Amino acid sequence: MDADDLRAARAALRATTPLVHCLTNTVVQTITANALLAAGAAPAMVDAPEEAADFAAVASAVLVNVGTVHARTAEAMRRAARSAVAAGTPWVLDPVAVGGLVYRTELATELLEHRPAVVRGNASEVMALAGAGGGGRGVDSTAGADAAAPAAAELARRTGGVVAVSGEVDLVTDGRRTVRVGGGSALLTRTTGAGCALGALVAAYVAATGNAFTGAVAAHAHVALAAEVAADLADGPGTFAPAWLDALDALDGDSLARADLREHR
Ligand SMILES: Nc1ncnc2c1ncn2[C@@H]1O[C@H](COP(=O)(O)OP(=O)(O)O)[C@@H](O)[C@H]1O
Ligand SMILES: Cc1ncsc1CCOP(=O)(O)O
Repeated sequence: MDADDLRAARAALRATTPLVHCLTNTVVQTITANALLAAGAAPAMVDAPEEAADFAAVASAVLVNVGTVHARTAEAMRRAARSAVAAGTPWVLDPVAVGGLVYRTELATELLEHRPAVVRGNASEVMALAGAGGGGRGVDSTAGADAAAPAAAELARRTGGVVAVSGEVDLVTDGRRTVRVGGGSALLTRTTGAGCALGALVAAYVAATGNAFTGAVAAHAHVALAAEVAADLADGPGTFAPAWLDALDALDGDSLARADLREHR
């Protein structure tokens, strides 16, 4: 994974405008749709059980985020994941607050059977989903990404996919190799939906590149670099969010190629 892969990923996203089917939480619908549009993808929020399977079959990628899940959306998520797998559509699982709440923990564990291309969460969520403890505080992590490195690698080997852990330094692993993505801004953690929008961008990049590992790394790099630009312009969280959307839009392949990546095999 190098600068040329990042350049190619940015070009692929712009060239293909992947349609991302989002089943996500009620807090982050707008920032998720706006982040996808800013980056050059196309969002569609379709979470009725009656429609989820049909749409997952025609989308470029599917995002399942359990942040405000309830019985009806849980059924839509099951149908979307099943349909995505049948259609060969990559899908991403964001296990928001898994570990702290039994219902969503059981649902996310069940959804793993459909082998998501990428699981994307914070350290507490990934550790909990892997069965290695965790114990986040609500939707936030109580640990850095490196604390989840063994759990993430084990989970990736179990699903046959990629696991991405966010934090001050992000970590992306397929169970054999690991890339760490540095940079970014702590203002991302004071903007609701930054992590959830990151999950949607992972879905977009996986569809655009056709590669779960490359796509996950590119999405994390894009979010981090855009956050650095936005943090330089912002006065605080309120002005950071729109500046971050502007920077997601403006960031080109050469800028993405300057991401702080460290690879370990
Ligand atoms: N201390 C930090 N410094 C810089 N970036 C951070 C920091 N903590 C998290 N991030 C970034 O914020 C985004 C959301 O991560 P995080 O807050 O861990 O996700 P979640 O919202 O799922 O808990 C990621 O892009 C991550 O790299
Ligand atoms: C606040 C909140 N509550 C349930 S979902 C959600 C959004 C969490 O979004 P993020 O973790 O991306 O900030």
